[in-house]
Amino acid sequence: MKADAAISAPPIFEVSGLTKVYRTGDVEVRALNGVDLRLEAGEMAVLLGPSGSGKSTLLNIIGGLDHPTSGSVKFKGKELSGASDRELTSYRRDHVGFVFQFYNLIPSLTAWENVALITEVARHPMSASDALALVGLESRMHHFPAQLSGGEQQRVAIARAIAKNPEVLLCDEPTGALDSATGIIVLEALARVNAETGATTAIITHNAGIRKIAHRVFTFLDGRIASMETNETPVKPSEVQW
Ligand SMILES: Nc1ncnc2c1ncn2[C@@H]1O[C@H](COP(=O)(O)OP(=O)(O)OP(=O)(O)O)[C@@H](O)[C@H]1O
Repeated sequence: MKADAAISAPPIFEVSGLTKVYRTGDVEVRALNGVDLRLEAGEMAVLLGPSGSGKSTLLNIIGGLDHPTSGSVKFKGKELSGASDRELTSYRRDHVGFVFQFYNLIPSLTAWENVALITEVARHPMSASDALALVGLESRMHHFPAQLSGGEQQRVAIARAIAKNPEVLLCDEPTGALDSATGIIVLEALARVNAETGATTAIITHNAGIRKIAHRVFTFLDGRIASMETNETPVKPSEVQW
């Protein structure tokens, strides 16, 4: 080995041969059927594919919300697939931020309080104010969810997800409940978070137009990744149309 050989860091996620079979009574659904995937530190990935093709199942497994049936998931070189529920809970708490289609904010708490709930239990949080500023909501911090638009509520949910400084931000249809103009503002918030915090970001979407904002796009079909494309120069969300 050469003395100056670079020691490359492991990818954030290395997934190989991943399967997930759901059994309900006699019915078996093969949601993932041999997925291989690497996600590198700091990248933004978009996951596309028809309904039922396995996108959410994969996100839930790499986010530690579910166990695979077989195969391997490594987070920064450490195997997750055999982890106990307790280990997965601390993995999620320390490393993963989630954003879902519905915001799930606590209605009786302000935007700032919704985010501060998380910063109080996180190991290395940013302040709730900094997290809200990162998504452009510094002037809305003391509003309650009912006083905020859908897009603003989703940005609070993003601030809540990133306030613990996660290495990974997993977003399942974050613009699914929003009109396109509001969706673009939410994507701008995600792109800014990705650029400024370096959190590896994966976004599931049904809007193929969104693919252009990603560094890489993975297209799912029947529980597998059917294709992967790379964008040398991802575009700004404001230039996307859907
Ligand atoms: N808890 C579950 N129990 C049984 N089957 C499930 C469960 N969760 C998902 N499935 C099935 O697994 C398959 C993959 O579902 P998944 O939600 O991962 O797809 P998806 O690509 O995210 O779809 P969508 O775009 O509609 O959200 C589907 O056939 C679905 O019905």
